Amino acid sequence: MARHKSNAPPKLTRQPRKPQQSSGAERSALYARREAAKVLHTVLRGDAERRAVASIKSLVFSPSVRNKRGTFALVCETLKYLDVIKDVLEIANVLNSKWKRQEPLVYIICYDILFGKETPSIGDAEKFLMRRKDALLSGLATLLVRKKVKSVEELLDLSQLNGHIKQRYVRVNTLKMDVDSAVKELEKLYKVQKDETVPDLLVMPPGSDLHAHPLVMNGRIFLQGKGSSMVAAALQPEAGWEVIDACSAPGNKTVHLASLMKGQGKIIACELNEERVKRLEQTIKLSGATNIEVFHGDFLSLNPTDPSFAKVRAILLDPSCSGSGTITDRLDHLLPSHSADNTNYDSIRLHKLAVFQKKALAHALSFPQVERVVYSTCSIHQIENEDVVSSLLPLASSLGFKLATPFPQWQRRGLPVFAGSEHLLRMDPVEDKEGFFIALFTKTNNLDNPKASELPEGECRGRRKRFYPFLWPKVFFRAWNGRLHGSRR
Ligand SMILES: C[S@@+](CC[C@H](N)C(=O)[O-])C[C@H]1O[C@@H](n2cnc3c(N)ncnc32)[C@H](O)[C@@H]1O
Repeated sequence: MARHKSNAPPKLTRQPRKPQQSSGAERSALYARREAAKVLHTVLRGDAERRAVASIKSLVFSPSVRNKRGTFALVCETLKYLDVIKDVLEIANVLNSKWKRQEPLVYIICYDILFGKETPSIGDAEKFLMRRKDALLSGLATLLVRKKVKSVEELLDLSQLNGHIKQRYVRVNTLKMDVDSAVKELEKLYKVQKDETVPDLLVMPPGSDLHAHPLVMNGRIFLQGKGSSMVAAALQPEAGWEVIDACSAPGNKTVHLASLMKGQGKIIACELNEERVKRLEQTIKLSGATNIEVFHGDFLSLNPTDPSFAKVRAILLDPSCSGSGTITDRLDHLLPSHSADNTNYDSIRLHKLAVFQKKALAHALSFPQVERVVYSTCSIHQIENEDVVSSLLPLASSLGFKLATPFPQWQRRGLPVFAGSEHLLRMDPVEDKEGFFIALFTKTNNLDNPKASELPEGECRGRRKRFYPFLWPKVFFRAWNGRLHGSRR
């Protein structure tokens, strides 16, 4: 049967609204919109200025946000519809200069009015926009006609978002619970498998939501991705060792180290950013680890020859990086700049990050008694990964380090850009659903660690220089540092 075609804008019907909710529910919805607007303001501003800001998740899960679940959903949904909301506001032309200055809040409320389940009824901005609801709905209808689509869903490329669904991972905090007991407990809710690479990691089906699970709340398990969980495991610290976690907040890998070290020995967790030190301390408290000392300061300011570091045998270096391997986790693909051409911005930022990463790795290698250094990023960029490692090979070699092969059974290795890159470990954002990079340096010069000598040798072997603890670090590091920056300091 032929359908009657009309050129009139499609009539938009909304589900009948629920009768007025209790004032308590209204108020909490109002707060949720304000909290969501704050988060949205931060991420949109960072995105517009091409500046690295905390991810949506970490902003929402900061202690100041009360309704975390509601705020997270509201921010994500608003971002998903953001282009549509902006177009509707432009067509409807309802904003005066006062509300134009509060765009993130306006976007959130417009999301609720146009696509949400509740009708906002209290709050000045809400009342302003509700009085213009018809103009907004008619703007949406006009947009559908202009874009030649029948529904809002057609406007959104939802298939792109759905493609990112991936398995969930939880790491068992063996300081508080054994792996089998965790499996038994979690199996009450979901199908659980033990990860084949990391012994204390469990794999859960996509969509498993354990944020509020008692095991998470009391630190028996940590919601930690596979790449992140492979780093401390690659370092293989032994119980009783002294270890530095150079760039440690929020502390997931720090407490993983503690768990692998059975709570024995000492971990120095170094963190530059004051706010993030608080997150680190919360993570440590939650884990129950008692062998972690927090150092609030610059890792580069630690003097490797200071006697207090004389027993440090391993360093975990997970420095700030572009995070390009986790954009779907961070939900950065929802941000306006994701599709924009930001090549120039990326290359400047990546270069700056790489400069720090090289400095930090050179510094880590310069601690006299250290025999294992793991370097990791959640980046997919060669400049932050293979290039950092290859630029440090001469220094590493001169100090007696070689590249070892973390998780030899893992298929995806480093990009073949230098001889020895097969020792590096990569995770692929498509195949493994996250981009990650791990390099492991080992040496066997000093203490009694038979394990390290068994590791396959990398290509950075060189003539071992003699080691003069009181002379070389400053002199050598300064010279190296100068080369790194093409300047003398
Ligand atoms: C990628 S994050 C580390 C994540 C952490 N390893 C974890 O798994 O939870 C990098 C951290 O290094 C910190 N950082 C950056 N520069 C630093 C420096 N010079 N010294 C110490 N920490 C630094 C950042 O503030 C940030 O918290």
